[in-house]
Amino acid sequence: MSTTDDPLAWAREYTPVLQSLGDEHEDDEPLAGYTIGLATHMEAVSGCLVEALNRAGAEVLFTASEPQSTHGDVVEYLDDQPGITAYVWEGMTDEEFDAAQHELLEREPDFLLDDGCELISKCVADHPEVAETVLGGGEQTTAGITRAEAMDEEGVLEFPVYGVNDTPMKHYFDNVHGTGESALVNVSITTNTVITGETVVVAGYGYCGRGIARKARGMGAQTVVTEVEPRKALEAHMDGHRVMSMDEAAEIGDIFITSTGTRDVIRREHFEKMGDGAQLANAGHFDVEIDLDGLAEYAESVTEPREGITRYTTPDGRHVNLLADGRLVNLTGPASEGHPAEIIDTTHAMMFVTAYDLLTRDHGLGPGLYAIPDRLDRDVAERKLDTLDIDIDAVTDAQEQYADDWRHEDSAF
Ligand SMILES: NC(=O)c1ccc[n+]([C@@H]2O[C@H](COP(=O)([O-])OP(=O)(O)OC[C@H]3O[C@@H](n4cnc5c(N)ncnc54)[C@H](O)[C@@H]3O)[C@@H](O)[C@H]2O)c1
Repeated sequence: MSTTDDPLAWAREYTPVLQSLGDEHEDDEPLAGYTIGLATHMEAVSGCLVEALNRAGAEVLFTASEPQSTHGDVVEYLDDQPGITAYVWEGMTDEEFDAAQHELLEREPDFLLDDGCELISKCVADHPEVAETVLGGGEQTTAGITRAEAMDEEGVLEFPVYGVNDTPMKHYFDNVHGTGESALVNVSITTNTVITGETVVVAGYGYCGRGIARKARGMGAQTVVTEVEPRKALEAHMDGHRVMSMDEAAEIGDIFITSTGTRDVIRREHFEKMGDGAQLANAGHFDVEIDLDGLAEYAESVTEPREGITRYTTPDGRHVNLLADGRLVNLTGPASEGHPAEIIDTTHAMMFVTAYDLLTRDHGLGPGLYAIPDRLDRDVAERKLDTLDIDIDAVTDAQEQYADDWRHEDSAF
């Protein structure tokens, strides 16, 4: 089959960890008999996760976690495979996106692999009879973990959910490097303008913001960070970024990128202070970080000077350029494909091992949000190192003894 007939061909080459899991489990099919409902950004690398779960025997029902990030060729290809059904298509509206997720849940999946807690929250809120039979779930993003935590605190989660986002193998790589690189690359491609020499304002210095700010500086930008958490603000300062309020940053920024997980981080009082040509982009999960209604109300006119850019002309004649409608810029811009394949490889490998562990091992876990056992995270890290042909040292017996010997009797002191 040529690459053009198979939209997953290139991604398969760059997802060695997922491929190793598929290879290892395709003969014994440990997930046979289970139906897995998956919500994620549907592009070629996510297609490799669908394929790996299916190779391990699962029936896979997949949908989107954001209506605008779907690649139609990938969906059509997967939907044609036995044991795989798509509940998503390219160009779906927000209403169709919601309806498709409900339709998937009506198929009564045994397990939910989620992004943004879309399926888990809808299942619990609107399909209580299905929630009673779901055996478990996994959540891959920060925003979804926040929702799952709120559900757990309210006592409404009906099944155990692993917090995939909170593992080192997810957030140290996906959030920091994946979002960092792909957000900046997509700002640059969408606008066809430089990052170097520009003042890039990053709102939020969590895992994603840290990656964006670090990489923007690497590309030659002046970097400014805004925060609400004093320790994160101090960390950004010590990492060499300028830290200030959004009020101050609005006056000096050229490119603004939000990655906070909350709403209205950039709002009217900030639009009023921005220079002509300011570029606004969001890398956080939901399209609420830039106050879009406030921007539309403030503007005198709105045009589309280039695909993926909405230009708001202010009453005093300045242009404020919004990228990708304020949705995830690395996933919904005109040329976006999300994170680089090698990065999503390990994130999706964590999703695979989540389903594998909760479905094939009896942990006796009740409903709730759980940390993923460290051995699973370590296993994915070891697989990744293997694929990179990197050897590391092993702890020696003497070192193990030394760590256990709290009296340090062998100490020279
Ligand atoms: N674009 C992507 O592909 C991608 C990938 C992973 C995560 N995400 C999303 O990015 C967002 C951030 O994820 P993260 O892992 O960095 O989370 P995080 O919790 O590590 O960081 C968020 C940071 O934002 C700060 N913050 C909160 N409100 C703020 C405000 N009003 N102004 C400035 N800073 C504020 C918090 O103090 C925190 O330090 C989430 O919505 C997450 O789901 C996107």
